[in-house]
Amino acid sequence: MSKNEKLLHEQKEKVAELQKRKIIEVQNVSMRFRLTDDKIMSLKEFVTRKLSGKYKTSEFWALKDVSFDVYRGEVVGIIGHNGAGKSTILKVISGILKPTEGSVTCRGNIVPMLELGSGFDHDLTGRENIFLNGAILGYTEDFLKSKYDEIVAFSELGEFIDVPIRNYSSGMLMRLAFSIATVVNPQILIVDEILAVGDANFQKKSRKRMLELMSGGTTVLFVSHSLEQIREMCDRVVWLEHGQVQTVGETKEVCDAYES
Ligand SMILES: Nc1ncnc2c1ncn2[C@@H]1O[C@H](COP(=O)(O)OP(=O)(O)OP(=O)(O)O)[C@@H](O)[C@H]1O
Repeated sequence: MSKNEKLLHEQKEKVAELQKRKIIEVQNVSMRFRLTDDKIMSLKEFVTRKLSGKYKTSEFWALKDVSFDVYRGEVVGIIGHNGAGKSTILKVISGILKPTEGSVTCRGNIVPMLELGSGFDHDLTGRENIFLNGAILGYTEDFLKSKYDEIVAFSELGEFIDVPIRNYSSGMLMRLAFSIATVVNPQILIVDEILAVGDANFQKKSRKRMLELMSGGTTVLFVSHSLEQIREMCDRVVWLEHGQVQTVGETKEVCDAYES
């Protein structure tokens, strides 16, 4: 084999290796939202306006042609200014939003921690919600029973666990939701500003739990406004601006460019 052939062979092996490690593939994703100019008061008014051509919508592209890959075991941060499309791309990857164009391929089970507690029923107690929310996340009843004490201990809710959650503060709700969501080591964890949950003590604890998940091989994709956090925790960074990818690269390189 000549030197060139050897190099080519090595390159091909590297590409094949990377392909094998690819766990999330975001391909040319665009997301369009339709915005209405008027506040519609009733269905009758809506139908009347629609028929008379007075019902106007404008469109807004929150994401435009976004592509990037995430590899198994990586921690990837998403940064960008307000309205850049960070939360929208996480929702598209989690399957909460269907992209207008493009596709997302995920090779692993995803636990999205986006709208924490969205599966809660406020008339039920914390205990009942552990089983309800856990089932929504795909955990079996037996599994939840075996993890129940751990979830309650981590949430620090104590005897409040048997009180209907409508009496909880938002911090208490978040603590419960975070404890349920992180009770297993998911293959892919998708997190939107989670580390801002609860008081300083709980933030420290949740950061530790996240670090444990990361070191346990979980692939993590997370949005944060704190560059300090991104620098500390991420292997690579995707920088979004006005719905488009500005840069994807090594954490230091991208964060330095963003800050300058
Ligand atoms: N359901 C929706 N309908 C209409 N517009 C939306 C919707 N969701 C998001 N947008 C718009 O899409 C753009 C991107 O929103 P997104 O929440 O993804 O930004 P972000 O980068 O997470 O911002 P922030 O840092 O402020 O949280 C914003 O201009 C937002 O107003």
